[in-house]
Amino acid sequence: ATLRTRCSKLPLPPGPHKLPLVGNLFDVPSTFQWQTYARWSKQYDSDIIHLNLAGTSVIVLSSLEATDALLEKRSSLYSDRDALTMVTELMGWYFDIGRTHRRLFNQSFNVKASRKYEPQELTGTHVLLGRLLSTPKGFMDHFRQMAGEIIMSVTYGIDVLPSDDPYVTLAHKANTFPILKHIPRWFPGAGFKRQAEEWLNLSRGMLELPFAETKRQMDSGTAPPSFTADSLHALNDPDKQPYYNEHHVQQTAGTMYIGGADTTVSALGTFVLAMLANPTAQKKAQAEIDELTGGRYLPTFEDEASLPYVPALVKEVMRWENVAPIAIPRLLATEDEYRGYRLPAGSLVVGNAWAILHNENVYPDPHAFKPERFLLDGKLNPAVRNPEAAFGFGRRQCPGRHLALSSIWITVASILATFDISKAVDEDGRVIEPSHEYLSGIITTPLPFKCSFTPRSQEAIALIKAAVKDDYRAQPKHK
Ligand code: HEM
Repeated sequence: ATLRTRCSKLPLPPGPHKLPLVGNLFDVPSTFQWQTYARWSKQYDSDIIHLNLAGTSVIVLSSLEATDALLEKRSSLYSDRDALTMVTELMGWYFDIGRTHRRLFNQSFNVKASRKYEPQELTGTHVLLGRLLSTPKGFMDHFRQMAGEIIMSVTYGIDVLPSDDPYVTLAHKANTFPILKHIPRWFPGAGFKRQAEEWLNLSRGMLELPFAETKRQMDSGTAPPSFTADSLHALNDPDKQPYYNEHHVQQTAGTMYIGGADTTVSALGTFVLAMLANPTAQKKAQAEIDELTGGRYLPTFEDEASLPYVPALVKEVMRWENVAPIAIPRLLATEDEYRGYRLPAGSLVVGNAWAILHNENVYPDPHAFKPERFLLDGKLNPAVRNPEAAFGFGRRQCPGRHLALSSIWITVASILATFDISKAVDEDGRVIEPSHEYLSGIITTPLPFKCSFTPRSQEAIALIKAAVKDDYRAQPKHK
């Protein structure tokens, strides 16, 4: 009580002038809010600002110092996502993952454990190269199909069909939550609720059907290794004392498609846009790969350490148009105090990852795509801050980030080894400039654009064809 009395007298963080009742509701645009937040942060010379959206208190943090202090160091106060009640109540399991799920996820997908899934990522990438060869125009669809295939294989050991797979279709439908596509104005209406019930049915299917299939395969002794099969096996191991149960496995598995599919697709779309925006970066990466492989084989995970430019390029992709500009907002359950400001109970707390990743003091010329910013004398420069904020903050930071980064790395290296990406040309030979427009939302994605994927040589074509054949024959996931 004393703390509360003391805190209550403190001022709120600075922010734009508030109107009666509606507060700043009309100041906040309905798209790309993070850019407006970043502007206010500069205007009020403060990395913590306060807004009032018709009675909902919103606190925006736009420096790592502030996100570390609150979302990391005081994470028990700031890890709640109940603010997204629509999600937790109506969709039940979606992102509503608790401590046990996170522990299970982290244990299965930390830096070391996620390496186990490299064969699936490699196969997925080679199949992607084959598709880019035959139907290059559908590159975004191919990215989506690949992301779905890798996740279903890693999570459930399920091989999906090359097209119109029922699981991928189901997941894709279930995945079009408006919460991911459009940031709601925090006041969802009745129509939204009806929609949510429909999604609930789809997401239930996504939660139950593939899980049942893995269990069926386990019963018949045909289940390949996967997150679900391995975690369930461990439950039956008398030497282990698991801290989780079958239900935790099912729910954790259920979050993976939602967490991993659209995010990976968005990052790969940004990679393609970056290659169009900075052809020199593309050439440099290709020269580095060619020097190592001599064009005789496709990149493998063992090559990562010998190719510093490609990881620098991937870091820059994650930073340049970061997939989740405000991560996922949290709810502050009890009143808190920071740097002499009062942070009211019930506030939505937003970590402005976009502002952090476009801070010109850390990343000069922040809107340009420059992999070199992460390099010094041809090596990764440890003094330049990693774009970790792309994966969120604190205890709720993305647990799939290692899997995501390695999968994006191998995809980028393999595409650059075999294809030239260039701007598309229309029938009259005129270059089509990509619009570089994004869909605004919790997850931002490039809007459809045209470009050309041209195989770099006959040898590259031969390598792709051989790899696709080998991978289908060897099926490393069934080892
Ligand atoms: C480019 C790829 C990816 C990006 C940019 C990304 C980004 C994020 C972000 C920003 C969050 C919210 C963190 C926060 O609130 O502070 C998140 C959460 C999450 N991500 Fe990812 N992610 C990616 C890939 C993946 C993959 C491949 C998986 C799973 C296989 C995954 C699973 C999850 C899960 C389960 C959560 C919720 C964690 C929790 O609520 O505690 N993500 N991700």
